[in-house]
Amino acid sequence: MTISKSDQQILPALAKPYPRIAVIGSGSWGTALATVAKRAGREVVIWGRDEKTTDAIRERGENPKYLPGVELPKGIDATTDMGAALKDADAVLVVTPSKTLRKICARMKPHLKKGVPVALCAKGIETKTGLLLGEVAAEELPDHPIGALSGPTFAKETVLGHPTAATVAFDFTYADRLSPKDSPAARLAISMSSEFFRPYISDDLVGVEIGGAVKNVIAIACGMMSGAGFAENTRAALITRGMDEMKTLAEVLGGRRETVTGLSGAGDLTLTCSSTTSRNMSLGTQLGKGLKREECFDGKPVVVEGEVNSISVIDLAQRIGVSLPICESVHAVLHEGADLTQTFRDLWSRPIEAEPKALGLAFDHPFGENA
Ligand SMILES: NC(=O)C1=CN([C@@H]2O[C@H](COP(=O)(O)OP(=O)(O)OC[C@H]3O[C@@H](n4cnc5c(N)ncnc54)[C@H](O)[C@@H]3O)[C@@H](O)[C@H]2O)C=CC1
Ligand SMILES: O=C(CO)COP(=O)(O)O
Repeated sequence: MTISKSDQQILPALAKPYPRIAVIGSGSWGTALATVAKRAGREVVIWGRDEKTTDAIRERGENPKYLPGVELPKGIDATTDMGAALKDADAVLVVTPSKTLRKICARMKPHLKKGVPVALCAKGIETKTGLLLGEVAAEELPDHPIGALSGPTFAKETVLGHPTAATVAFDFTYADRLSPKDSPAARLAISMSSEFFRPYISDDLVGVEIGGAVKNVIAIACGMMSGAGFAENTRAALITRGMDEMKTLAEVLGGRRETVTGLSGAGDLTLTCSSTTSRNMSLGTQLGKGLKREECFDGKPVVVEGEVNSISVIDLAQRIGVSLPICESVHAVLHEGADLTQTFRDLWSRPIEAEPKALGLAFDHPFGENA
């Protein structure tokens, strides 16, 4: 169906892109998102704490530390000066690891123009407080719309221009509902859109954030079982039941089922549980093969968000009284010294349940602890 000329005049005008995007964090994902924004036609500046890296990005269009051998678009500015990075920013992407968020927000605050939207691109939940990253940022930056950008997005593939999709979520204010095209979610989505990167707009920040945190833990579980010699049936079962755990947590916290089955949930779960390009899947695989934690990644420091996410996800689940058996199993192996093989054997012989839970059926497993 072609839209007639006259109809085109009544189509809502496109959301207005943010002219200048600041990216906080010059690691693999920060560099990838800066590339996405540059390719979409934005002015882009990256802040990083490592001068060698910011110099390389600005002067040579490369990030040899985090994305070696990958060419970046020319014209991405980069600095170690937070004030310079944020001075004229119209929108900010925060892409340092989840555990750094509170301090990074506090460091950003003095330099941010009031009302500038901040999208969190790390995946996790704050340990000790159990706050979602959006809640942490809202505490530290009360004068700014807070959102998230999350989905099935390996950094290197994104920079190489493989078509990639992700969700951009901000809570919608009443004004946003009256004029969605002026909402931060719509404006940031259009700001990042190109033939290579396809954002989807969401108003379900909770659902998006829970998806990003839980998928990391399930990916470690998938890696553990794959590393221990189990095959695709097992991985498919973990992905499916892991999505149920993601849905359980998201819905209790006010997130939506459609978000869990979208890019930031099922999409990212599928990607991260299917490839050792995922650091979470890779860690699980190495542990499943019998390596000690300190032997993994040849002892190099690597960001594996699922390790800390498994603590915060389980802590949160216990506070609100929900059971997440796969996440609990990962926590037991990573943080309680439990034997990997026995833990997953116990997982498999828990009481027989119904799918859907609503059937309310459960009875002892013939090989379970009560057998
Ligand atoms: N790498 C990927 O494919 C993707 C990563 N993410 C998420 O992005 C977040 C960042 O991870 P990556 O960029 O992958 O890690 P990375 O290890 O590639 O980069 C981390 C960056 O954060 C900086 N950093 C670490 N601690 C800091 C601190 N205390 N203060 C200031 N800067 C600090 C490092 O210097 C580095 O520039 C994680 O939450 C991850 O889950 C999300 C989607 C894709
Ligand atoms: O979140 C990611 C892809 O969407 C990156 O996964 P890892 O953190 O497991 O490497």
